[in-house]
Amino acid sequence: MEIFKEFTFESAHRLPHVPEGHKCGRLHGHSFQVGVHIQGDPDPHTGWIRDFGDIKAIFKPIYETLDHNYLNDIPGLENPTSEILAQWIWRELKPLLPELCQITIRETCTSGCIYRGTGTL
Ligand SMILES: Nc1nc2c(c(=O)[nH]1)N=C([C@H](O)[C@H](O)COP(=O)(O)OP(=O)(O)OP(=O)(O)O)CN2
Ligand SMILES: [Zn+2]
Repeated sequence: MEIFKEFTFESAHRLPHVPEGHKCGRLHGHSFQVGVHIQGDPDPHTGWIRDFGDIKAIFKPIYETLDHNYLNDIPGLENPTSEILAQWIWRELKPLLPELCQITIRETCTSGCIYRGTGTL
């Protein structure tokens, strides 16, 4: 079984490697939405895989690093595409939350990324 907790943070970014004139090369911002998914079996007594509150507490330092910040200034996010952001969050979170099985990023209402821990940065 899988459960998830969703977070929204506001950040600015620009994509430094887009072609000349591409709109995403300019400084702009998003209300990024992140989904943190974990997998496991519900505990027979509590009935849950893990308290949603635990996920929130574990994600908090990462949230605070990202929220109301310029993503390009964060080490590892110099080129903050959705794909790189998803992998960065995975790398930060997986050691703290071993049951992590998926990160979803929504950059806009129509664009996003799903990462399940394969591939490399
Ligand atoms: N594969 C990726 N493509 C793009 C990324 C990305 O991270 N990965 N990022 C951007 C920009 O950051 C942009 O802000 C979002 O792109 P886009 O979906 O084109 O935004 P729009 O608001 O124009 O969406 P529409 O629904 O088409 O109006 C670009 N590409
Ligand atoms: Zn953008």
